[in-house]
Amino acid sequence: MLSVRDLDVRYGEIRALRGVCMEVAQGEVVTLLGGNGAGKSTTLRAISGLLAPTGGDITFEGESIVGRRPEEIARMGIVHVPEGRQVIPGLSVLDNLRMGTSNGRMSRKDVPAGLERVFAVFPRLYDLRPRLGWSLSGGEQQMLVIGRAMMANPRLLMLDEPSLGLAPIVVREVFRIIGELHEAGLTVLLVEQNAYQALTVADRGYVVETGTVVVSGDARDLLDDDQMRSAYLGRTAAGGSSVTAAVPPRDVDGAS
Ligand SMILES: Nc1ncnc2c1ncn2[C@@H]1O[C@H](COP(=O)(O)OP(=O)(O)OP(=O)(O)O)[C@@H](O)[C@H]1O
Repeated sequence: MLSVRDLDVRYGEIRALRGVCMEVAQGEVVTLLGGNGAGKSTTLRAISGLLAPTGGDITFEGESIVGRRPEEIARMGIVHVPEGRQVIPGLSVLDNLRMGTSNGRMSRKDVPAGLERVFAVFPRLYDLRPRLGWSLSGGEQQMLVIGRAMMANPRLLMLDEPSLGLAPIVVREVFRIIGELHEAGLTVLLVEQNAYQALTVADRGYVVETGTVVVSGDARDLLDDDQMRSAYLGRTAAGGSSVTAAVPPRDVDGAS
């Protein structure tokens, strides 16, 4: 469904991505792991058209999407939930959800079916629907932004660190929901620092370091791999852990 080939992205002189290659097949949950500053969010931003690559290609369902505007890419069915739970604070939960159909892919008439789909996965949002966005807890806000993305009926859902800053019990709930979306057949590209839990729900994983994919494989194999365990899963894998590999300094032009 999605193919990323030799992707290069720069922020001025900083080479944020160099030669990233990855694939996502229909119905898969694929996780992109890596430490701070590795290039995970940059990869998602390039896929959704927010950043123009300086090299390589990105194809979605066989068509190159490089150079297309973000609105056009969203209309094709790639829905990006950025890091940071961007709930619209002054709107109710219901109105936040309705906004999910305003990306040109769906229209007002699709709202009832969208709400039904969202409330089936997030019954809690049904109870919260008159509440204002700002009054929700962090976990509820995360459910709301995923729910809003679901309103657009995505073909590919890209989630950027949905577990960030949440209490462990809520983190488990977020991963349970991702597992449910997977079972329902949704294709998900999941950026996470919570490597253990991400690999538990994913089919496959890629580890990025300083803008390059350094490890990739089936999620089960990555969970069982000794090198992966010591470098990325930490000693507390059974209790859930973060990507812990040391990230060397990033190359800047002239310094590499
Ligand atoms: N707007 C920007 N301007 C300049 N450099 C940037 C910008 N955004 C990111 N970078 C740099 O690009 C590199 C990759 O950043 P990116 O945000 O993709 O990492 P990440 O893997 O998502 O990290 P994190 O988990 O901390 O969010 C980093 O070196 C970062 O400092």
